Amino acid sequence: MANVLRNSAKFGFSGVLSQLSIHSRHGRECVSPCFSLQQRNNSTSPKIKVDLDNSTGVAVLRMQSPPVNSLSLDFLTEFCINLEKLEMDKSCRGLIITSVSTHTHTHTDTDTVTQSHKTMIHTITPPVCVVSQTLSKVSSTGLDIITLPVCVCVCVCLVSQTLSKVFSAGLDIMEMYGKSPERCGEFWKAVQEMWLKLYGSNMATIAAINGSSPAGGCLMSIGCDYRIMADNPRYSIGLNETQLGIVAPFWFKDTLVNTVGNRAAELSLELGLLYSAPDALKIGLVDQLVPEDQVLSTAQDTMSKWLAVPDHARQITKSMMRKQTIDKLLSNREADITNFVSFITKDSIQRSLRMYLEMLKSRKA
Ligand SMILES: CCCCCCCCC/C=C/C(=O)SCCNC(=O)CCNC(=O)[C@H](O)C(C)(C)COP(=O)(O)OP(=O)(O)OC[C@H]1O[C@@H](n2cnc3c(N)ncnc32)[C@H](O)[C@@H]1OP(=O)(O)O
Repeated sequence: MANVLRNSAKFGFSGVLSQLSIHSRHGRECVSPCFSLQQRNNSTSPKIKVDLDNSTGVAVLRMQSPPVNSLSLDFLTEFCINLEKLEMDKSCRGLIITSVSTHTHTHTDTDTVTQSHKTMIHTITPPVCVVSQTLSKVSSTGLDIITLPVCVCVCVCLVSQTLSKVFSAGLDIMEMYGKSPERCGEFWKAVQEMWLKLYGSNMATIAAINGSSPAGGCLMSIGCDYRIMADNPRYSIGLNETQLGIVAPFWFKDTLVNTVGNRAAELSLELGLLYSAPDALKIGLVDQLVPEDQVLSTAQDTMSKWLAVPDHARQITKSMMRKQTIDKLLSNREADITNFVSFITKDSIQRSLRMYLEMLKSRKA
């Protein structure tokens, strides 16, 4: 039965995997040679960094996509790929999701990949401004690839950019504004996939919420098993879609109802409420508040309690609690995409999004 949840969540993931030349045999997904080469403790991709501690079986996934970790199609694709890799890795039992914790983030890492991954590597987000001694030239994208005789490339990724104090600003509004119906459909499928994989994960999952977490950021948080939030008056969390003139779809709503109950979800969704950390704790939207510098360590301590429960018992119980909600989307997936596309491409909705974007910019000025 533990496999039921895992299998449901994997449904439809072939679209994401196929972008990485994953071959399918007898309907089962297989990992490409390039992919298995990366199956090691730490991997760095442009917008997400994953560290798996083999001694604890706990992976920390850090979102590092400036300025606000918004969930673009690229981000969601990377997120799903990372989740899939961890899910397939038997040594990984727990996952902590957080945002890089400093205002200015500078990161250096090296990674080995096969040549066929060159295109993926080229998508690493600029700007990059650090010169590595091992590379004679750093391109304008900040990335250089040296082809070694054995057809293995060395990739150096250096990121130095400001990331706001956000966990995630939710779905990338630019993905929903002025885009073709086809592109909107592709985007929405990736949003669905992110939620299916996370909500249905066999791993114990904890959101270490070290910044604001509106809308899709909140969805990601409530997709986890447990939420720890920084007790900082500047941070808020909630499904604020109605404030943008848009509507949280049924599976956002279902996840919220499963977390805080029907009445709190009703108020929360209709008013598009963003809760302060203490208010979020009060309604059960988050489980625990801690000082900001203790969010990750508390998540790690808490994870050890979750992992003290035998995996199979925890996974079957999780499946029992969540399967119905997951199946509801799985059996309405295409209709949900059609619904989203026709809703989001309406002139009136596009106008609402434009006004909201202008508001965000004017607030800054
Ligand atoms: C029937 C059913 C059918 C289906 C119906 C459809 C269902 C859709 C469901 C939608 C779900 C969502 O997640 S919708 C997304 C909702 N998200 C939000 O409302 C968050 C909006 N953002 C914020 O509140 C703030 O940016 C916050 C995250 C707190 C950080 O504040 P800061 O002051 O630190 O940073 P800012 O200066 O505001 O932002 C920095 C830059 O990032 C941009 N930015 C901020 N949030 C962004 C975002 N989500 N997408 C893109 N860009 C964003 C800003 O415009 C700025 O751009 P520059 O000025 O160029 O630098």
